[in-house]
Amino acid sequence: MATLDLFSSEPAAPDSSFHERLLYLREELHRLGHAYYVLDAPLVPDAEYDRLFQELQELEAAHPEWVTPDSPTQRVGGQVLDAFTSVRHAVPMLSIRTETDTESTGALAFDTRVRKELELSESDAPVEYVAELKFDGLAMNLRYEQGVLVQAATRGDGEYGEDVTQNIRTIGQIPLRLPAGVPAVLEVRGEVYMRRDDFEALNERQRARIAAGEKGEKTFVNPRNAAAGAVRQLDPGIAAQRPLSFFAYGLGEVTPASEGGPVFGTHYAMLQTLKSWGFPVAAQVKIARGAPELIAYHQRIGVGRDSLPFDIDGVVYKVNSLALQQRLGFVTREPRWAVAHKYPAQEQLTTVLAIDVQVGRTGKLTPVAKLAPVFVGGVTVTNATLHNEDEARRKDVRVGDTVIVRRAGDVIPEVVSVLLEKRAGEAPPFTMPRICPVCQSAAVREEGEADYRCTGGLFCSAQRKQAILHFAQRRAVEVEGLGDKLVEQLVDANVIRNLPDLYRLGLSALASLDRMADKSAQNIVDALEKSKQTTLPRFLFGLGIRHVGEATAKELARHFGTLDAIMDADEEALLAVSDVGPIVAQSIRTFFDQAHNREVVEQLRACGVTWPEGAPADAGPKPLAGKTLVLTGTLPTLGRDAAKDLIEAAGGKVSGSVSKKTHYVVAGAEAGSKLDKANELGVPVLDEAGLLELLK
Ligand SMILES: NC(=O)c1ccc[n+]([C@@H]2O[C@H](COP(=O)([O-])OP(=O)(O)OC[C@H]3O[C@@H](n4cnc5c(N)ncnc54)[C@H](O)[C@@H]3O)[C@@H](O)[C@H]2O)c1
Ligand SMILES: [Zn+2]
Repeated sequence: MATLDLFSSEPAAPDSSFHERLLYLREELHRLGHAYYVLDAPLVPDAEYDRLFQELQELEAAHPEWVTPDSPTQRVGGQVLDAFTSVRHAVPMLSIRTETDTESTGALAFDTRVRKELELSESDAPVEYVAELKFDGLAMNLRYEQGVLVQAATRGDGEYGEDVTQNIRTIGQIPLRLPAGVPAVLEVRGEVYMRRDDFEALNERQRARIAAGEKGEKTFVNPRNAAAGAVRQLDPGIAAQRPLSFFAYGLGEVTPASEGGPVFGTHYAMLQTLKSWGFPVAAQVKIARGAPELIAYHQRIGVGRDSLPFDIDGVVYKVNSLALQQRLGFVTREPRWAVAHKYPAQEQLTTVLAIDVQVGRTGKLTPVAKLAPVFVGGVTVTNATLHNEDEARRKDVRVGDTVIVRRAGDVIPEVVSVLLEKRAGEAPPFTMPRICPVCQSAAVREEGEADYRCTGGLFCSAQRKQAILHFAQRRAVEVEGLGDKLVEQLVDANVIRNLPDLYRLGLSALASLDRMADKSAQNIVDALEKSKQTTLPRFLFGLGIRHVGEATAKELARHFGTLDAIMDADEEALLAVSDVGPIVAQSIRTFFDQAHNREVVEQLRACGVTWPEGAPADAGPKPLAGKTLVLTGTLPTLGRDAAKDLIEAAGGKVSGSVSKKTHYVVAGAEAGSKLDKANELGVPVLDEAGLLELLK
């Protein structure tokens, strides 16, 4: 096969080469589709794939005589892996037509097509649609017979999917048994996906495994890919460790009304019913009338996209009336009554201009790729993290490389992978410097750690800057207006050498800085004054003790009541705090064992930083310390809240879903799927008496 350059726009081809281009595109889309759908290992970002796909669609539209049934434009991507049993879908699982433009025309074009198909005139009322999120995961068909989950299958090629029931059973959000009264046969369709926080945590664990030398481990390029890999995992034990979630959005085969099945008038009513049967349905589902309301929905969801806990790549519009859906019907691979309206891609290609090493608050050295500016996830990105030496080496990112950059949500942009076939230069592999690039102190990587750290401590101006910014941030003591530019100036000019110096800043010192107006200087002085009245959790978090995040700081404050009690607690006493394990306890101890840290605390207090101190939380026995319990069903005497309070007072945690990490499930009358799950995973099940016994 000719090695054509995919990513440069070539000059317009002469007529005769259109067909050649078309053949090439088909071949290439086939290759990329195989990597994506079959191997769960995409070779290029979706945006690149979509671009080629669209080019092929356009060529085929201009030359309908060239369209063949095996063209990627005519088929649903995907194929059944030999390792799985193949399942024939009773109702085919289709794709959805995509509108990629970010303007309003996507919704308008769809509405116009629908109205035309339905032969509506301008005087007719607007068409009623349902607008939904387009989750970036993989489609799943869940088959229930007599209310029991009997099979879960992937979309595959739309006609045949893969039987992945074992793996799907490990997803807590998918009911294994439905309430009485559901149709005898019920296929629910929806998306299996991985939340962003679950994805980050999974990759964090994978990185630690790789750093610890475990063979065959890898990180995942994005949540969709991680979810697909988990679902199509041959070992259900491993699948169970990959936290997946689910949203329902449709139906497959259902007992027909003539045999006692349900009658739904609208898609919306159907979704509400699925919800009442225990399926997760996204809260963002909305009825929208006509194109203007679709456009408004697209814009509104687009604005909030980053703050969703999971990835979406667009929204989906569906005609609400099921009778109208029937009338509209299907074209080859997609229904006419639905369309996907996409958002700017969260992965793009760009080139690496340089690799810098940045120094963080705790001295951590992070390699950062400097990129040719690229518009990704709705912003222009010029830096992307490479995490650490092992990651940078494993991905083998080099200056001059073409790379896939990902930016999703508030997560810092990262380099996902290198397109090796595009490497031209002779740049050497990246190596981590053995000295801190800022203060020239030795940088060391401790046994079992993934990161190099600068040993310069507060002599290192990079660490000083980060420590001050951390202390001053909104979630810590909050010094409004003290941003990174100003801190940089103050530290570089040696006006501030430690945290207490902040509170010794005079108006004149501030006003003498470059580009600082008197008014702004006064604002900073006021903000510093205001920040002195704080709370113990904020202060504790602001100190920047390794492993002490906001939640841990809150727990410590609640447990001990005063800072002095925390500073004097030994490791054993610290371990009694829920959320505090040996590593955290040791880190807190080490921090307060250093005289200079205590000195900083004393000086901050002397400067007037204060907070209300409380009494320590009840220090009674904690029989459930470190244990996670799940409550289900109705207990004979204890209410749900009362049971929860008792468990928490005994040091235990109450969780909403059963997993391998659950220590006990407390089950009362009418316990549902959580009880099944406990039995399946072998989690001990208690009744109320058993719980009370544990609490003694
Ligand atoms: N990177 C690559 O190399 C590569 C290769 C092949 C395909 N792809 C990507 O795969 C996608 C195209 O594949 P496709 O045909 O599966 O289409 P699609 O994934 O864009 O759309 C159809 C799918 O949307 C999902 N979906 C999410 N929310 C939904 C909702 N609310 N209602 C209904 N369905 C919903 C379903 O899983 C359904 O199967 C594109 O995004 C393309 O970029 C990428
Ligand atoms: Zn340093």
